[in-house]
Amino acid sequence: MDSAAVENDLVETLFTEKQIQDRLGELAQEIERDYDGKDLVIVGVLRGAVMVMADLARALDRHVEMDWMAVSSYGSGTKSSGVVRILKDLDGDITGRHVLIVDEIIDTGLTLSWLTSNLGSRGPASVEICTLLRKPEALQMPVEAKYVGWDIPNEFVVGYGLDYRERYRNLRDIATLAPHVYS
Ligand SMILES: O=P(O)(O)OC[C@H]1O[C@H](OP(=O)(O)OP(=O)(O)O)[C@H](O)[C@@H]1O
Ligand SMILES: Nc1nc2[nH]cnc2c(=O)[nH]1
Repeated sequence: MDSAAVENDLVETLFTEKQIQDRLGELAQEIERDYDGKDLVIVGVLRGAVMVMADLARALDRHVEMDWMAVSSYGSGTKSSGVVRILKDLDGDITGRHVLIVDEIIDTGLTLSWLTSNLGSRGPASVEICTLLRKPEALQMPVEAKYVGWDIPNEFVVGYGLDYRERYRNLRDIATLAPHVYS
């Protein structure tokens, strides 16, 4: 990646790699406490949640099963399409199990509101959400996230799994994207 070119596309770093790892460590401790003695499966929402799943799972000092779903709601732009489709379903059965959905961002809330009710209909012991970022001003659907890294302003962000047209996902920090990139 041409790092000078990437820097020109970014406005401001919101969270550094270190801040992200520290916050995930705190969330992992809360999760360990809350699920002490319970069977837990964490479900990552592909593709953006790959980084947060990998780092959160390794911050957890306990056994945890990792499963994945892929859903589509954004197409290739910066606006939700309003329709959620399953592109890849879970591999495992979650009946009677404690499920923690892990994602990197709640924006309109459409994806996780839909996913929570979809997984909730499969007879799990519980379904909760862990998200690294949340945009309270953008929320259009009711979504209760039990674990939230940070609330952020209603701006399009990239890095640490978050892409714009499949770029910037591999940035280590999270930053706001310059409007000239997508306007
Ligand atoms: O609250 P919402 O408005 O529904 O937005 C949140 C969703 O958007 C992102 O995924 P995206 O659709 O960009 O797919 P990706 O993870 O493959 O990049 C993110 O991972 C969430 O799942
Ligand atoms: N990259 C990126 N993807 C998103 N999906 C929903 N909100 C966002 C956002 O702010 N940035």
